[in-house]
Amino acid sequence: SSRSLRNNAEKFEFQAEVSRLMDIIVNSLYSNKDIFLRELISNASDALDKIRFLSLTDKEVLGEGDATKLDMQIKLDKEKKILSLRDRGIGMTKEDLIKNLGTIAKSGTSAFVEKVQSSGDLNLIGQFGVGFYSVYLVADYVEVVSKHNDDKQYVWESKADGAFAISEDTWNEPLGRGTEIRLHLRDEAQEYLEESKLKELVKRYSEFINFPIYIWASKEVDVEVPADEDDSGD
Ligand SMILES: CCNC(=O)[C@H]1O[C@@H](n2cnc3c(N)nc(I)nc32)[C@H](O)[C@@H]1O
Repeated sequence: SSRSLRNNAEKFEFQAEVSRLMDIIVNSLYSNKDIFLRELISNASDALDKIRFLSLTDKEVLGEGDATKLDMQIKLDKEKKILSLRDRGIGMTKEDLIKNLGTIAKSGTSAFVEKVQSSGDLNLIGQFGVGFYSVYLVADYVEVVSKHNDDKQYVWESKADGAFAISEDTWNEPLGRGTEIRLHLRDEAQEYLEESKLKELVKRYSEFINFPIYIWASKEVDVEVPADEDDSGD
């Protein structure tokens, strides 16, 4: 998308290793782009596991009302061409967003990057803890909105061009707790706004997931206009 990062946001450079991996992903000819959803569902499931584990010893962490429902929601916004996956997991603080989405901790990752450089096979990306970046197979601009019990709600954003930005979130609806990944889909990835495609992918990738996954589709934009009745009738 042509948009630039929010101008009053705090800007950061990706760790060099991360930038390199993102360049490989953005330019990769890897054809199985569906894997981005598997990686997002997996990360959301881990986040839900974390808050559920904490709630076993302290019910308070679950909050009340909707925040107590440990689930995932996929929203298909055909108008804005945004696919979003929201979880009510433990959520990320501002520092979590900077560290977790801007750097790679695992050492094995450079080995993975070497391998992908030659093989082009991204399928194992999740096993190196960097599955999140596969979102750039289908999106050119990604926002991660997150709310952790210990912090305010923040937005992380990036176009995979070496930089990312963090802003305090004063415009999105409050999440209560958890994370929403908002994918601004590339023109060639519009199939991921179709319910039938998403239902098929969720079925394929949720086999071992212990949380419900709901799919919401926004109203159709191009409302079918009934063809003019021919005026042969009287
Ligand atoms: C980009 C590589 N880093 C990650 O994917 C990390 O970001 C964090 N992450 C990604 N999606 C997340 C998510 N939905 N919830 C939470 I809490 N943390 C998430 C986790 O720490 C992952 O290990």
